[in-house]
Amino acid sequence: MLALRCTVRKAPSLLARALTSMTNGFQSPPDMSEGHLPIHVNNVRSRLRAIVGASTNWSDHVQAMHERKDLHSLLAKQQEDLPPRKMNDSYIEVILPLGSQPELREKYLNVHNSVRFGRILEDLDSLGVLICYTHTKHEASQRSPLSIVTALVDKIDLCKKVIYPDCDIKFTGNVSWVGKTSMEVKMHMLQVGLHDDTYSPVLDATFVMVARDPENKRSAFVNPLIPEGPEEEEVFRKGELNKMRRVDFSTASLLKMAPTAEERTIVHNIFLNTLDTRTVSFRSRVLPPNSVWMEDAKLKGLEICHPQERNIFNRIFGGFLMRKAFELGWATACSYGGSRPYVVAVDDIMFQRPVEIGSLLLLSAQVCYTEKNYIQIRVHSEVYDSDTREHKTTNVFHFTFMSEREVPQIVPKTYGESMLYLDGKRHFSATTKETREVETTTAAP
Ligand SMILES: CCCCCCCCCC(=O)SCCNC(=O)CCNC(=O)[C@H](O)C(C)(C)COP(=O)(O)OP(=O)(O)OC[C@H]1O[C@@H](n2cnc3c(N)ncnc32)[C@H](O)[C@@H]1OP(=O)(O)O
Repeated sequence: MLALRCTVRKAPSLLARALTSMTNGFQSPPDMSEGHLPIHVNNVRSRLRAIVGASTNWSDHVQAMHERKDLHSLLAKQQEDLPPRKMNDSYIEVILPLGSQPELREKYLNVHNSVRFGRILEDLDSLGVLICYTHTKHEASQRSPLSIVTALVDKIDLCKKVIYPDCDIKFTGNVSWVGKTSMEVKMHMLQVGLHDDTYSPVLDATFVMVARDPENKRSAFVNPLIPEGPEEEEVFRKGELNKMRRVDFSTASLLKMAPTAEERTIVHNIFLNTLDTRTVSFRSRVLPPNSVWMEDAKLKGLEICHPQERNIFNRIFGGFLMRKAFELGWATACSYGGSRPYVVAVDDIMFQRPVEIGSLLLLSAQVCYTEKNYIQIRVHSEVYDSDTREHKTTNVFHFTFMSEREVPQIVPKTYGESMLYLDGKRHFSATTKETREVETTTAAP
């Protein structure tokens, strides 16, 4: 259970608060007099269910979705019809009291006596959605006409050496940028130390959520966001830049465009480095010392998508997909590097299409780039329709791990693998330098 503190008060500055938490630890206790209402994580999910009118029993889900059709009339015809919101309006604090409520620990504990990062991904996803519902709160109705789904995990940067399984954790977050139907959410995770009560930062996360109509069929307008003061204007401007950066990154995708001249040289040098000098042949390839062919560095998994893992819209919960992909990615990094890997960054997890209940979900994790003791992993997930025998991609996940020791170099053999390598290199370079300088974290699955 997480305990959640939800605030509607006017905080002096969200950025200042975030900065304080990132530099000095989150020191100010929640101000109960100004509207902080602590609740538990079970209540986060039950609150989400209440907001959309989701069924608690699978047998009622058709009826529950049917009832949501009536909410169509509450949708705004244009964004301008919705009242603007401030960043403070969606600010939420969540406490995961691992220290004070030992009964919570088992769910979060891994074999290395630290916190399962996959569980944190689930909590961030639920929190991100609740933040967006708080931003778009419909004053006239308890039920929201919006179906808010996770479109993208833009970035998660870890900056903490240790995530303790027995110390309280706090999540904070708010909507940081708004488009017409999409919202960027920034969240922070902090943890108290073993020997003091101050919170210090663990990670920063940026998600993009998209609002859809009550039946989750079409996009729907969300309340505009008005930044207050220069700090919030800067946060908002960064949100705008993030959107442009994502468009640029997608335009330059190796699935659409040829690699740059520099990248072509990298690929050709790898090719030359694998030629058999004894035979004058393009075909004879020899693995260089301390290297692994890319085709030998993958793991696959299968999930049957049971109703238990459904979200409030009766599709598979995005956090569950992330946890499963992360754990397969971690296992791949573990078997590749031969020692315990630590996650240092997650970026660009795109939720391309929803996963239906009952789907067969095929996960495929691949080491696609290595550098010193870093391992870049790509996890591809697709649903398989046994009737039509069709495969459809649902998600692509990118995880950066750091191993305890230097790892062998990954070597692509085919052109397709070379593109995977370059894509992995691009994602690796996109993770911040500061993140990569972090010596170690204990965020394991
Ligand atoms: C009960 C316990 C559980 C409680 C947990 C509750 C949490 C629930 C959260 C979830 O679990 S959601 C499940 C995981 N996510 C999904 O299944 C989403 C799957 N993907 C989709 O359904 C569509 O791809 C998506 C709705 C995200 C986008 O559809 P479209 O590409 O048709 O969208 P469209 O072109 O209409 O664009 C709509 C907006 O989305 C934006 N957008 C679309 N794809 C994006 C992307 N990849 N990154 C950033 N923004 C994106 C786009 O820019 C635009 O923003 P603006 O209107 O503000 O300009």
